[in-house]
Parts: sequence; C-alpha cells; structure tokens
Amino acid sequence: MRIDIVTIFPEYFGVLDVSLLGRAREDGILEVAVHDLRDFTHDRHRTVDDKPYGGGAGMVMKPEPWGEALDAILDAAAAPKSAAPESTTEADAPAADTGPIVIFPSPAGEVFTQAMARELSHADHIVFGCGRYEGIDQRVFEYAGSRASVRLVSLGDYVLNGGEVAVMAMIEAIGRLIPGVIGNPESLVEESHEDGLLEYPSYTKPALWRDYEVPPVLTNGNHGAIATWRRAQQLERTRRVRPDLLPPA
Ligand SMILES: Nc1ncccc1[N+](=O)[O-]
Repeated sequence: MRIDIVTIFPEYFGVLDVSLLGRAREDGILEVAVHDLRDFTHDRHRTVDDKPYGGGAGMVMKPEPWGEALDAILDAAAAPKSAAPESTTEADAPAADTGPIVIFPSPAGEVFTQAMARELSHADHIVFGCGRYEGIDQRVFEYAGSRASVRLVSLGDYVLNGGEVAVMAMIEAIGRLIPGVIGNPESLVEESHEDGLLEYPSYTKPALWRDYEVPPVLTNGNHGAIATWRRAQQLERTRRVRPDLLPPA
C-alpha cells in the first residue's frame, strides 16, 4: 500500500518511521510520503488560507494549493510504472488496482470504525488531506471527487485543531491490518471491535499480586470454561460500557 499525506505540519509524521509501521516501510509493505502543502504555493508568504466568503471567524484553506498538491500526487500515481515483467499467466497478473482513495479527516465526516479500517487496509493507494478545523474550500472535495474516490472521515464528535492527529490514528488502525505488518496475525483476531464486542479482561503472571488474584477459571486449564468465561466477560463489559454495540436482541 502507498500512503500520501498532505499537511502544513510535515514534521508531525516523523514518528511514522518508528514502531511497526517503520518496519513495514523498511520491508516494502507500506510506502508513506509526506507532502508540505506550502510547497504548492507561489507567493512569498506561502499562503494556504484566507478569510471565509460570507464572513465568520477563522480562516479557510485556499483551493489552489490543494488542487496542485492533489494533482501532483494523483498524476504521479497514474504515471506508467516501470514495465512489469511479462506475466506468463493470468494468475501472475497484479490484482486490479483499486484506484486512489482520498480521505479528509473532518468532524463532518462518517465515523471511522474498525470495519472501515479493515476495508481500507485492502486499498492500494490512500491520500490523506489534513485540513485545519475551520475547513478546506468545499471545491477541493468536488475537484478531488472528479479524480478519485473521496471520503470525509471523523474520529469522533470532538474538535481537533487539524487533521494530523486523526490521520496518525487512521494510519495506525489501517496499517496494522495489512498482512505482514503485525508479526502474529492471530493477535488481530481477539481484539475489541473485531467481533463487534469489547474485549475480555486480560491477566498475566503473577497469579496473586497485592491481594489481587487472577480469576481461577483462567489458571485451571479448562479451555472450554475459559472460552465461556471470556465470552461472558465480553458481553457484560459491552452491556455496561457500550450497549450501542450489542447485537439486536
Ligand atoms: N474531530 C476532528 N476535528 C478536526 C479535524 C478532524 C477531526 N476528525 O475527527 O477527523
């Protein structure tokens, strides 16, 4: 997967070089490029925003730099790759490219979920456009939609100052689902939200710690009883903390 990020704070994404995603980049599983939106301005002050038409507080991001940044990224992606070796059979042919998806983090977007992360983990190319909370000129979304699939995505109903933190979260949630990024794919299965419920509580040694003991069911080796206990814990925790996630009765 290739990820392009457009931002006025490129330094935000230096951290992507560490942890699992850093290894995935070294292994060639994930390719990440960060672009400074100001590199697509042409005035001395490298201006990226201006006052909103219709008045109101705050500033709106100008369409011109965004248009040039998106064109540069999408044109590069559309350019013919170095000639792939003649494939002998249909099976060798690379899977059809799903085409670029352009995602703008926005509190006005559809809510980001584990299901969306899993869906996006199969994409070939994702472009993240980090705007300021006051917003990006609406025509940018319309223009981007003429060249690619565009989605406004929200992490939640709260206000951040910009999209960078949201993009970091989405890249981590999506990236860890890409085959080969997480060492043991098994560890992806029993997680919160994977089966629609919150995960069960976890314990490790010692069996007794400061008068707190590990539930005996987990230490007696009866795998059937353990699975039953864990499922019951998931349901109880989901019912208590996130009843909205419970399957319809
Ligand atoms: N909540 C948000 N606030 C500002 C920008 C982006 C946001 N988000 O959730 O993606």
